[in-house]
Amino acid sequence: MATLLEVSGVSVTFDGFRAINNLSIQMGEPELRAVIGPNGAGKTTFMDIVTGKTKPDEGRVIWGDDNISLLGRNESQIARAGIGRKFQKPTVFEAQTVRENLQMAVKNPRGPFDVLFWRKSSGTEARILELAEEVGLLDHLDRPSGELSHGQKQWLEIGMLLAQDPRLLLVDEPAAGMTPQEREHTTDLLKRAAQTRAVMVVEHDMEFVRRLECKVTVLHEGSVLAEGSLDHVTSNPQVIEVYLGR
Ligand SMILES: Nc1ncnc2c1ncn2[C@@H]1O[C@H](COP(=O)(O)OP(=O)(O)OP(=O)(O)O)[C@@H](O)[C@H]1O
Repeated sequence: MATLLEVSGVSVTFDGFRAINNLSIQMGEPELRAVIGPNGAGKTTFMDIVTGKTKPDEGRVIWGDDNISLLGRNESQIARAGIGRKFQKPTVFEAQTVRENLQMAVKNPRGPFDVLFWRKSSGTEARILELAEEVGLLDHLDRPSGELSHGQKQWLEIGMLLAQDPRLLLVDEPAAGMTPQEREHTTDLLKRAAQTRAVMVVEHDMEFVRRLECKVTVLHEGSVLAEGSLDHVTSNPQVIEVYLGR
């Protein structure tokens, strides 16, 4: 497994408060990783750093085969480099059908410049069907997205991100608000997506994390507190004290 993302020695201070403190995390490709930790541990800020929304005060963020630094790049350049982000709330176009939403995502790969060079091709419909199948919405292609359940909207948005073929997909609390069946489908979907790319999932639901069957990174006060299998990190006394025991 080659290293795709290397965050090392990164710190961020907001108004004198050190939200990220000498944080180092590596992601391989392909890899599925869960990130857990108490409220305020720095999970969102970490994703903000990787996607270019927040610039760290110090440290390095190195990406891809050519070891480029992401620090000098803006959010859209980073998205074009192959980093997709799924926020907690689904943001699909509710008045458009599932097919139309996927169509827009397929036609709009990664950034504004790619659109200029996009050509309509018979490959588009095939790709839409492939994506709909991948996220389990093949039977819902012609429904307005606003009619979908919360879980289905989340899957549609994941499908729209997959349409852009990211090398790293960051997913923020996918299980929130989902039924048990939707959660199960979501774990399958993320595990499948992570067979060919890096997928990092921030999640509080430990049962969901267990089903992901992947390496887990525990953040606390802006640093890595523990890392390894879920059984390994959940038996760590410090993890129990700051997170699980609450
Ligand atoms: N823009 C900001 N200005 C000031 N403080 C901030 C800012 N963004 C985050 N923080 C602080 O940095 C710390 C880390 O926040 P962050 O949102 O990254 O944690 P988190 O692990 O994602 O928490 P949660 O699980 O609640 O989403 C918190 O104490 C938060 O209040």
